Amino acid sequence: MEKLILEQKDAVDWVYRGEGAANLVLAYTGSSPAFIGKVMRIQKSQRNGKNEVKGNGALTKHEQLVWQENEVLMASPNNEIVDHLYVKHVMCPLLGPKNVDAGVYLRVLVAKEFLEFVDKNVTCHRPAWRVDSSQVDMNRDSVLIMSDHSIFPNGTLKGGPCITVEIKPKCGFLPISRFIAEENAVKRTITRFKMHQALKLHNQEISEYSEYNPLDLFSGSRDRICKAIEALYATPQNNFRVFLNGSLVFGGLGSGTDCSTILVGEAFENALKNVIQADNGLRTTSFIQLVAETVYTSGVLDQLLEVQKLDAYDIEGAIHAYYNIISQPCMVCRELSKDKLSHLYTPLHSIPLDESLKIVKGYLIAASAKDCSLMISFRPKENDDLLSRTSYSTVYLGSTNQVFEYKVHFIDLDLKPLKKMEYYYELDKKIVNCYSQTVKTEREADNAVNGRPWKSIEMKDMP
Ligand SMILES: O=P(O)(O)O[C@@H]1[C@@H](OP(=O)(O)O)[C@H](OP(=O)(O)O)[C@H](O)[C@H](OP(=O)(O)O)[C@H]1OP(=O)(O)O
Ligand SMILES: Nc1ncnc2c1ncn2[C@@H]1O[C@H](COP(=O)(O)OP(=O)(O)OP(=O)(O)O)[C@@H](O)[C@H]1O
Ligand SMILES: [Zn+2]
Repeated sequence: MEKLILEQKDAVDWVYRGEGAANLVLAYTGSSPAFIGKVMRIQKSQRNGKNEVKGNGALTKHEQLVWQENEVLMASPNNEIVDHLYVKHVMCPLLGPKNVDAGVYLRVLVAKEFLEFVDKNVTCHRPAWRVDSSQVDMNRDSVLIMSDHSIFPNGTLKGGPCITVEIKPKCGFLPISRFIAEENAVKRTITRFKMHQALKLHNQEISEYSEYNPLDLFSGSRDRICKAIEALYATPQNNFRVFLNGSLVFGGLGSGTDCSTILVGEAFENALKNVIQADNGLRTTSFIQLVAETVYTSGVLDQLLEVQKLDAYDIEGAIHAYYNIISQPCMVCRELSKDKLSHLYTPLHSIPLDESLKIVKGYLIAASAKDCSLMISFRPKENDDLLSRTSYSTVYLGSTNQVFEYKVHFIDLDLKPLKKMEYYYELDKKIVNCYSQTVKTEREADNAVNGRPWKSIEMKDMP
């Protein structure tokens, strides 16, 4: 690397690309060969002072127990390096190295002024509620540099357009764990995504329901995958974005209520003009087919689904193993009636520690796999290079008779903190309760209006 110190004057070369709850991502616009085609991922701190459960340090004592087999994680001095090594040594072997980029952890001396200027420069591009809740963490002296997965490496040299779709698929299966309590049986038939929509709507985190069904996306069926992409396009929330040559052209910048959907309808059709060779009005449909066909033929979600399924006990089972690990009385068992305890959960407190560690480790790995995103980039393969060799896979779009090169990368495979287990348990309860309440209210309203038993809403997500 040519330059390992970033100072105040360098801040202008880094522009806002996007952010999630934990990180701010900047794209490089300068001329240093070391950074061309790269993005910088900077951790944020919460403005209210609490850095939630993530903290700034390395692994806690109990996390060291969970991850003891992954020795490299033990010696990590801070959670940035832990995240990087976790992707490299835990997630990458599970998902396959081809589609995972752990990034290059660069211990660049980032001057505090660099971070302050970046923070100031990007403020006007960030969703207001993200600005209110978080800022660049000024205490960082190091950053993660990654390939920019919204473009092809050296893509601009060829001059051709590159279109990238970002999908946050969320959990792609219905849990079957026997530890799911009878009153939560709805979890076995309705997706977590759908139930969570009710809570998000209630909390005004989204403005409308999404019809997206993760089971369709993960189904392995062409038609159902296409249906899922259509639904994502109709209601992108934070699950769907499109970038043209690295710039966001469709989708919000960071949440479900964010209405910064940049190009809609005709404008999106226009953006696709140099990519999809179809008449005006038909490009969006072809684009959706292209994405669906690629998800289908690449099979990339099959592996992700397997990793998500490492959550075999569900939070209702894993939470007990968590209390075994932290050697604390189980708060969940304390709340439950004696009757249920003896049947289901008491045995979980008698299993060997190794077994508890395995359960919780599986749960946390699955949590990363349920929260990651997928970036798929396409560029048309022109007639004169149709026969040329390429390191990229290709996909054929029948509706326009075009061949596209594509590449697929998972991003945001960060390690979830062990301490989040209690939060996961509480959130799970809230989601189920809110969904059940919503269904009940809708049913009553329907009965009142139509004077007949409610039955119009699809009750099952299962095919
Ligand atoms: O709990 P979920 O399913 O809502 O997922 C959270 C995401 O919410 P989503 O429902 O995708 O909008 C949430 O995304 P947003 O902030 O809503 O964009 C984060 O990805 C969060 O992870 P972390 O706290 O940054 O490690 C995610 O938390 P984890 O559950 O992955 O720890
Ligand atoms: N390597 C990359 N190349 C291109 N764009 C990226 C890359 N990494 C992240 N981004 C963009 O930045 C956004 C935020 O990144 P990321 O998802 O890693 O943040 P996060 O705070 O960890 O998210 P979450 O809230 O899901 O935990 C992504 O949604 C994506 O649009
Ligand atoms: Zn218990």
